[in-house]
Amino acid sequence: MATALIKKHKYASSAILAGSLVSAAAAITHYYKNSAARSSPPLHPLLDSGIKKGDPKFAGGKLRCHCASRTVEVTLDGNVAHNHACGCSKCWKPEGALFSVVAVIPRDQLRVTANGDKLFVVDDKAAIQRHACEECGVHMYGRIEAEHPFKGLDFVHVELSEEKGWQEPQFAAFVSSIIEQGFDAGKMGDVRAKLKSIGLETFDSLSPPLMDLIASWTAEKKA
Ligand SMILES: N[C@@H](CCC(=O)N[C@@H](CS)C(=O)NCC(=O)O)C(=O)O
Ligand SMILES: [Zn+2]
Ligand SMILES: [Zn+2]
Repeated sequence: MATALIKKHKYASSAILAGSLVSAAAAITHYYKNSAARSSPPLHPLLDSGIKKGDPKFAGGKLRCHCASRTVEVTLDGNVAHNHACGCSKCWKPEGALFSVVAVIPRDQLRVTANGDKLFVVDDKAAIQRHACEECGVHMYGRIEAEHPFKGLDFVHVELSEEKGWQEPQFAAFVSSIIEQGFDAGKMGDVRAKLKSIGLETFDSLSPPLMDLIASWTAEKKA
């Protein structure tokens, strides 16, 4: 069923299943071709020229996919939380970026407000069901349906919004995962140094408070 669904989509080849792998590969090629970029790896457009602080009073806005017509629109009725850079292979990244920038919002504050028929689930086996546009490949939101410490929170990319004021990225997660996508392990020093220079602590999992939250949930479940 899932495979049949995927086949009918223009963008859904094996490339979309590994959509972020494709953009990571583009980022890596750029990194090696451009000698000036060698000590300044292309992290993400929201990170590369320094982080702009969000507005704590910001009340939300709209996310739009990259399609020029029949654009998928998602409305968020509040600001996001735990915004962070993620180097994992599953989170959507814009072309040329090594990292995704991803945040959470309670699922009752997220509504698909236009062209939701273009959305499909990228990997129905993953904990986070990422709903992507079949035409442009952009991930509009990720939702957890299974029992999970983060169930009830949806995952979103605020760069898809024109509004300003979204919470700024707080830390960098799954940094070493970019190596799994082909990035040279020997250049990780440059990546970690650049993340630190813009004020992001780097982790190879989630941040300690989020890891503690996951572990507490697991301990409670065991008990
Ligand atoms: N090293 C792995 C890490 C994947 C991973 O565990 N990603 C985290 C951060 S987004 C996660 O919670 N994944 C759950 C999911 O993708 O459903 C990769 O890069 O693919
Ligand atoms: Zn689209
Ligand atoms: Zn991720």
